Amino acid sequence: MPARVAYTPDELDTALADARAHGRRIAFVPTMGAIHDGHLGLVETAREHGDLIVASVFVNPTQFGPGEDYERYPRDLGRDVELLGGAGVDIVFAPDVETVYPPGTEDVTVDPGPLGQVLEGVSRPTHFRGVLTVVAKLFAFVRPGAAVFGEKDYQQLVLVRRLARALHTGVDVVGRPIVRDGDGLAKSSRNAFLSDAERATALVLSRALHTGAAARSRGAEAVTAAARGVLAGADGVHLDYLALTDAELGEPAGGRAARLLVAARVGSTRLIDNLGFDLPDDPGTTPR
Ligand SMILES: Nc1ncnc2c1ncn2[C@@H]1O[C@H](COP(=O)(O)OP(=O)(O)OP(=O)(O)O)[C@@H](O)[C@H]1O
Ligand SMILES: CC(C)(CO)[C@@H](O)C(=O)[O-]
Ligand code: BAL
Repeated sequence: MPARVAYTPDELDTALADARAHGRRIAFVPTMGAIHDGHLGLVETAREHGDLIVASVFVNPTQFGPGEDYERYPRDLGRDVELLGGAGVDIVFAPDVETVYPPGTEDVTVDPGPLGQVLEGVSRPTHFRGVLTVVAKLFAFVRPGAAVFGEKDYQQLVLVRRLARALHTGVDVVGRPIVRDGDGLAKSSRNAFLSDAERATALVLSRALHTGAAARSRGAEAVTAAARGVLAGADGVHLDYLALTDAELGEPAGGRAARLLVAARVGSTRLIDNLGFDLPDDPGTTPR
């Protein structure tokens, strides 16, 4: 069934009136469009968490820093609506910038706190302020029971969970594991910017994560050393960061869930990836 498109909050309220009146649970999938199988994975997960699925398509200007790719970010709403509808989305919400950011309110934002300044936040210092601000606004427009975010943007997922708790949104934030191509590359809208040669080079990211995870029985330091070893041998990859954390992005510890996160530039395209695994209980290991 084709998805219904709502361009304004009023159109969205009209489209949702019946569902809200009957207490149907709305599952929400926020996106920036350029829909690919990673997003469709979020829709699949959303089906398990609601009776009606709303997806948003909004390229949020405030999460892009100066010189980033806001202008060249791929946009094709017709194609997005078709793909999302085909996957089971009932309503696509596609507001314009002035609706989301009413003139004169631009300085009202959500501060992500110190966790917004590490990892991605080092090279994108204003990114998570923009993300949390727009997610708070989208939650207010849609008023979902659940919202699904990809683990590919792992730091974003952790921060959105905190946002939902801190602002008492009542939204269950659900994480969806990373959808990958057969050769391991995490699906991403930005993969479209890679040449064939760069795409082949980019496979080193997931290879490094798996090599790191395979060293986990030797402790946290061995994990990062093994992953770094793989990345160090790769031509054309400019590493931004490689970090091992616990599931909440704090210090990793033996006997607990860990996340190995990587960001790197391949050519002019910045890619991120991560992998979760348990660190065995090993009190002798120094984290990172
Ligand atoms: N491969 C993937 N697996 C799981 N979730 C994904 C994947 N790719 C994107 N997502 C999720 O889709 C949602 C929308 O992401 P977005 O529209 O920014 O797409 P994107 O492909 O991550 O774009 P980009 O890589 O250019 O940032 C986010 O919650 C993101 O984590
Ligand atoms: C959550 C989000 C839709 C906010 O613009 C964006 O950061 C994304 O697509 O991951
Ligand atoms: N998926 C996160 C969007 C961004 O990189 O701006």
